[in-house]
Amino acid sequence: MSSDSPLIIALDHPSLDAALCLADRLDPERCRVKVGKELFTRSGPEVIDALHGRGFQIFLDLKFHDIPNTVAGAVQAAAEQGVWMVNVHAGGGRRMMEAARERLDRHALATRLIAVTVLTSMTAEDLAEVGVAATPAEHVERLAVLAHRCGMDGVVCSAQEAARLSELCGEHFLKVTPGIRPRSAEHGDQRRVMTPAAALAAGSTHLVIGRPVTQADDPMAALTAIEQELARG
Ligand SMILES: O=C(O)c1cc(=O)[nH]c(=O)n1[C@@H]1O[C@H](COP(=O)(O)O)[C@@H](O)[C@H]1O
Repeated sequence: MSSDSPLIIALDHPSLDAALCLADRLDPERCRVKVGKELFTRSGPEVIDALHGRGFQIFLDLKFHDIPNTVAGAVQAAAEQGVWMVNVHAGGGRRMMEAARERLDRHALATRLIAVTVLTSMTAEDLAEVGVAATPAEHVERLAVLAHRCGMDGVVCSAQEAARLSELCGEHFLKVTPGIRPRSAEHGDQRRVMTPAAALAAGSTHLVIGRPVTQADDPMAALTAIEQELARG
């Protein structure tokens, strides 16, 4: 099954059962799902099979960041499980991203390969503390242009940077944007945030949404409200 929806729901749950409980309330024609570090570390590849069995396309968000050979092998392992999308950290550099791209191409694996630029939880102060003098917007641009040149299918960035990246890397270069917050939702640890409709208008191709849906009293109602906001533009 495949979905044309731009919505990717982050199943940041502490157990396989809890994740599947939510997945069973979602419609695979209305969203994709994201499996991240906590859920995958607890459940292993079993969660991938269980979600595929329910018809979901999966973004496996393990943010690989290691030497080129290690990342290429990890990306291949993810793709061979049939996931729709996988990510690496752009900060791993040119040779790492090129090795990952080459490995997927060599094995004719069609999984989308994207690179994380600057985490949406980070501000200019956070970057300065780790030795990056650029603003988040400047650093995202630098990493996205490098990722584009290395053959990535797109990047993870905040929606605040999406419009500029469309100019630099083209509309078809995927802009997968977490830090999505409906107007009344709490920001939590996210810093570079945008509402769903504003993010789509800015050029995000996919919206990653976790807590505003998964922690809602009625997750389906929260998802439907977001769909309605997007439909209104
Ligand atoms: O790669 C990601 O998915 C990611 C990158 C990033 O810069 N920021 C970010 O929040 N994420 C993920 O997106 C999801 C956002 O969840 P909420 O903040 O609950 O909506 C989490 O699963 C994060 O791990």
